Amino acid sequence: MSALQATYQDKWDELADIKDELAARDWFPGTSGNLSIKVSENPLRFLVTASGKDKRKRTAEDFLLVNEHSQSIESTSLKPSAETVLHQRIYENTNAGCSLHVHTLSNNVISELYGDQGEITFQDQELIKAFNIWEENGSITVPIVRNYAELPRLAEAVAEQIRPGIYGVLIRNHGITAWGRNGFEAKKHLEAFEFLFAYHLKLKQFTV
Ligand SMILES: CSC[C@@H](O)[C@@H](O)C(=O)COP(=O)(O)O
Ligand SMILES: [Zn+2]
Repeated sequence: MSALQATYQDKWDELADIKDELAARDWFPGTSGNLSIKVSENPLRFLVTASGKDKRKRTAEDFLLVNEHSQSIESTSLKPSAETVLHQRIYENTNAGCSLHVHTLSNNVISELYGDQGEITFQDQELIKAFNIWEENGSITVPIVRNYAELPRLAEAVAEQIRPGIYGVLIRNHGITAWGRNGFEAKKHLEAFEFLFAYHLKLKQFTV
């Protein structure tokens, strides 16, 4: 292990554990999804998943360290996730310490059903307390952006939606990127969003 690697081993292990838990939920179909965790703030350094891997597998080549331009800063043949720039923009625009991107059936269907509206809001749901919302009439909104093929443009579209009270952005027919101050909170937010999406779709089956 290099001296540099020793400085981020704890973060590596934390992200690897989160990856295993999301994999157990089957949230990485077809090698989709990417995860990152912040290692330092100034200058920005974060670990991000290597591109194109089967994220269900736990290996020594799962993550690499990138800089504030989403470029690898270690000598490696691994490529950072194609969507690293989205993680970069989230770290630039929020107090996030961890950012998680997954493609699920529920988040894709919700993004298509409400894509023209540009957002979906949930209210009267106990689980919005996962976002630290405790008022009786509190609500949580998830913006929905177009799935721009050009990744810097997509990252810009996501960044444009970031404001206080936003903890995740849906990309239409693609997936969700959710974040939190640390790995625990990012996973809590992602799980809560996915529960709300699945609940909404289930309820729709029983109502006209
Ligand atoms: C294999 S489809 C998914 C990709 O196009 C992409 O959206 C994705 O989430 C994973 O890309 P990756 O480069 O492995 O991080
Ligand atoms: Zn994706």
